[in-house]
Amino acid sequence: MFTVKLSKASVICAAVLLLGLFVLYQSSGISSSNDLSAEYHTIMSKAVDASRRNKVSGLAEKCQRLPKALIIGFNKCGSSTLQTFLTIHPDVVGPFYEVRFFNDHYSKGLEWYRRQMPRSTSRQLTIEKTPGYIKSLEILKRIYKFDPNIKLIAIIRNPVTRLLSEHAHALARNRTHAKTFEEWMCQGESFEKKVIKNSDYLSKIQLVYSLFPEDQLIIVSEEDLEADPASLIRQVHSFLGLRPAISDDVFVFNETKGFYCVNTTHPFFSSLEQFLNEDGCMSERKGREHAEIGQDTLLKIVETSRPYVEQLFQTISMKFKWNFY
Ligand SMILES: Nc1ncnc2c1ncn2[C@@H]1O[C@H](COP(=O)(O)OS(=O)(=O)O)[C@@H](OP(=O)(O)O)[C@H]1O
Repeated sequence: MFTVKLSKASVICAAVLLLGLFVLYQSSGISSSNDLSAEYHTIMSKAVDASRRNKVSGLAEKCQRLPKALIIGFNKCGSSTLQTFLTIHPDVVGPFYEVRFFNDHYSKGLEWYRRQMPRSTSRQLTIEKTPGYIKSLEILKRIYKFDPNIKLIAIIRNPVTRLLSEHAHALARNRTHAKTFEEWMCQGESFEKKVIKNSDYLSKIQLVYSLFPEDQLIIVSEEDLEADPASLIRQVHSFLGLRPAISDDVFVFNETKGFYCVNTTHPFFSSLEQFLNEDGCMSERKGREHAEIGQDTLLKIVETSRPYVEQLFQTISMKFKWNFY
């Protein structure tokens, strides 16, 4: 009895199904099962073609990806300009602000970090910059845990100009009431301490070397970025394993600003337009006027910082074009 009941149910189901197929057949205008299968094959082959095309050109769907390179230091050394100029390359993207994940927002988790990143294709590289990352071993250990193969970039600067830049920054932010640079140098901490804090790049670089292989860190200078951005950016792109893409005409020297800016007539400019001023230059907060500095103060800074600078050049086997050293 049971089998009879079941077969009745099957017959009803089959009839409903057939009716449905008939309605579909009528409304679709498909005249035969051969046509149906032909259409199916056309759709499928289009999808396969599209996916092949995406693979070949790297244009897979854009999504937010975690960084594969970090600018980890140093403050007031041109890190913002470096980050901005690096992203001129069509294969590089990055947020234009300091995300501060590994120092300030670590507890928010990796998913939060990923969501701070711009969308990119699978062939693009995401770079994030937070100059405070190099400041402690604890922060660097978090980076190592995140990705022991991550590429690291540090930009350093002549300690004298770095101090002048710090001072200009403090004035602009109303963080000091000191009347002169000399007065500011003795504010909050001793003159010596301030000089050492701004010239001892080596102790921080050694923190990096204690975790990562030396060839995973590139050290460049603000002076080279300022004097010839195209060459420096090409050097960093090559370190990152990117194809050469930056010709000299991407940058033009802006007499009013006194710095190289992005050439607004260059096709690459459009991708950066919203992050630069109309003239292709960095914001007014970058490239501030520096205070006059007395001869005695200058000598004192240079003498206090010299051992740190010499030790640095010796250890990294590089010498940057720094006045007074
Ligand atoms: N092309 C170009 N345009 C503008 N500014 C340039 C450029 N190249 C290097 N610089 C120097 O960058 C200095 C600011 O450094 P940072 O961006 O690292 O500062 S910050 O720590 O993020 O506040 C900033 O320091 P100040 O001159 O003291 O403002 C600039 O000298």
